[in-house]
Amino acid sequence: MKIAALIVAAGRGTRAGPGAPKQWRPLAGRRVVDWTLAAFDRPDITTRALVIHPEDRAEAAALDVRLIDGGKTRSESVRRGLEALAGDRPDLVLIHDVARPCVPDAVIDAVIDALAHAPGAAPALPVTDALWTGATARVTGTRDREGLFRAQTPQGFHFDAILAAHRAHTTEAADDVAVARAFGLDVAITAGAEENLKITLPADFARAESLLKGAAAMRIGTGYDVHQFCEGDHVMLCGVKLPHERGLKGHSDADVGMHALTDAIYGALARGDIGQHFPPSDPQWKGAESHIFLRHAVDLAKDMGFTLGNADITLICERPKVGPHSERMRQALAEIMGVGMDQVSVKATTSEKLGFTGREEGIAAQASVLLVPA
Ligand SMILES: Nc1ccn([C@@H]2O[C@H](COP(=O)(O)OP(=O)(O)OP(=O)(O)O)[C@@H](O)[C@H]2O)c(=O)n1
Ligand SMILES: C[C@](O)(CO)[C@H](O)COP(=O)(O)O
Repeated sequence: MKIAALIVAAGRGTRAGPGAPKQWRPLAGRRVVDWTLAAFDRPDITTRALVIHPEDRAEAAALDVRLIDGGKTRSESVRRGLEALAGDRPDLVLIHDVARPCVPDAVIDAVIDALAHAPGAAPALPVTDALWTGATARVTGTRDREGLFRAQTPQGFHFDAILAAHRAHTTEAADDVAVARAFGLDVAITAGAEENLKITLPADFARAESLLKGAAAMRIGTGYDVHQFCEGDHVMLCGVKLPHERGLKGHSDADVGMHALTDAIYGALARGDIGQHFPPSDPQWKGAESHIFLRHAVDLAKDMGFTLGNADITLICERPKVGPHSERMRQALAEIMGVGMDQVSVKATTSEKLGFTGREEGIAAQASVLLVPA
């Protein structure tokens, strides 16, 4: 099965305000066009073709895709793109606006799947707001929203059918679904997505940027720590003091769970580990309470523009039993980090009496965290 992605990018983006046409403008560290082409860089898509304005050849020169000159209208650009693809005729073609750089994989998947049962398929969202007519900033009437959809792209078609439809269509059309329907083709509606917005007005750049950065800017980290048992009458675990017949040995209060969590945050930030920030050789940290370390990691995350998404800590020991205290531990950690308890999980496991934790020589802890843009 040969599937071509035909990205139309020959528009001038007049509504997007002054500057270069919107497809060549920067967005979250790349250009709009680069994000859009990347969305169609998938193993099931065999050809990616970009329809450009003849004046934009320099901007497009370094792109590793087929380039085709567009026309004066969107329809003309699409038709030129289809004619260019006809030489190496694909089975299906997905026609997409370059101005929709945040298109999710699931939207593309749904269109391809629907083409198994219909000659055309396109994503859309049902209209959920009330609809009015208006003139000179006054409401002049209302319209029934029932059965109305907001059209998106990619609009997918059996290649021969849409090529014939475009060849037969001589006037401008809102989109390829209009061209297909005018030719008598049946078009299935598939699930669209709010994030599949079209950059049209200047403010749309910021919306697209935050969507793209949101996904790209999440960071995960893992932490692992071990402390050996020693003489003592309690242990500190995740900020909670538990009476026990032994203590945990360490330069600080040896809160192994909090150390693993702190290291997971440093790890997510790629900012070393707890030993680098609080060297055991430094006497000022002798006996220190571990919330100082955790708070430092959380503040560093904040300085770097991140906040905790969630954290998951596992304590590995035969004893003391952690289960009855895990809620207090979640609460203590959430308070130190300034987040909700539902963002923090503390659980425990034994090692079935195997290894050093099984022999009760010490306690191990591991933690995973997700940091998200603040
Ligand atoms: N002659 C044209 C006109 C539009 N398009 C493409 O069709 C899509 C339609 O989106 P739209 O927001 O209308 O783009 P522009 O025409 O660039 O924007 P504007 O109407 O604001 O000038 C865009 O990917 C645009 O590049 C095209 O390939 N050829
Ligand atoms: C094809 C389209 O993206 C469907 O929503 C849209 O019709 C093209 O852009 P325009 O703003 O209508 O010109």
